[in-house]
Amino acid sequence: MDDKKVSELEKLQSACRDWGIFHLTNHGVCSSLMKKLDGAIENFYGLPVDEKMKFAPQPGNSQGYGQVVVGGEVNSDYVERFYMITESLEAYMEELEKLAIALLGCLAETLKIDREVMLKMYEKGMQSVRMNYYPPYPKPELVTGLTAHSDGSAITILHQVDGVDGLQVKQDGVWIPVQFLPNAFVVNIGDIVEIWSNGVYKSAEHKVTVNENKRRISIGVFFNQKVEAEIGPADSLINSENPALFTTVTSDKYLKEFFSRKLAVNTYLEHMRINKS
Ligand SMILES: O=C(O)CCC(=O)C(=O)O
Ligand SMILES: [Fe+2]
Repeated sequence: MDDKKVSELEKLQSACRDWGIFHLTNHGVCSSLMKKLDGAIENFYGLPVDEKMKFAPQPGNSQGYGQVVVGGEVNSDYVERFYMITESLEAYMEELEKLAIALLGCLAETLKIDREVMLKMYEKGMQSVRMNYYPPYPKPELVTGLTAHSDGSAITILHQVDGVDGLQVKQDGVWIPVQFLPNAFVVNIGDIVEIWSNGVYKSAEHKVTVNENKRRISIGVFFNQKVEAEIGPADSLINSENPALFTTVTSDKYLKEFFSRKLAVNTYLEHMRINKS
C-alpha cells in the first residue's frame, strides 16, 4: 500500500474511533442528480399540509410523510420528515452505494476484516432514505429539530441542502456543531458498524437544531446489511483476548427491535451489549 493510502486510512480510522462522524468530499459526484433531488424536495415541502398528508404512512408502515412519532404520539421535534425504502431515486442511490461500499471496504481494511466478508454482509444491503425539513422558528432555542440519537444503520451518508447548519455531534459530553462543507457529504458511523467492529468504532450521537430565519433540508441515506445477513461482531475480531462485546441477531429482529424503540442514542445496541456494567 502506498504511503498516501496508509495515511488516508489512518485518518479514517481515527475519525471513526474518536468521532463516529466525518466529512467526505464528493468531488462533484452526483451533483446534477443532487440538484434535481433538492428541487423536488423543496417543491414537496412547499405544498399545503393537506397535500403532503396524502403521503402519510399507512398503519404499520414506517414509510411516508410526517413528524417524529414516539410510541404512537407525535414527538415535539420541530421537523417534517419523509422516509422511504428506496426503489425510486435509483441513480442517486446507485452512486451512493458505490461510495458506501468503498467506505465499508476501507473500514474492513482498517479492522483487518476480509473484503469478501464485508461484501457478503453489505453488498446489495438494505438501503433507506429520509428527507428532513426543518422550518425556521423565531425562538430556535425553544425547540429541538431532531432529538439526540445514533443511527441504526451501518453508515449514513448525509447531504445538507443549501448548507444551512444545524447538525451537532456529541464528543466527550459536549455538543459540537458540524460545520457545513460545500461539496461534501457528512458520514455517520451507525450502530451496526459499532457492533460489527466489536466496539472499535463508535456510532455518532447527533442531534439537529433549528434556525431562526432559514429552513433546513437534509437527505440521509442509510446503508444496512443484507436482509439475510446476521448482525454481530465480525468473527475474525473475536478471540479469547477479545471477546464479543455484543450478541448476534438476525437482520429481521434487529430492524424490528430498532424501529419499535424511541429515537434515541444506542437504543438497541445497548440491549445487544454483553456484560453491561
Ligand atoms: O438533518 C440532519 O442533518 C440529520 C438527520 C438525521 O440525523 C437522521 O435523519 O437520522
Ligand atoms: Fe441521524
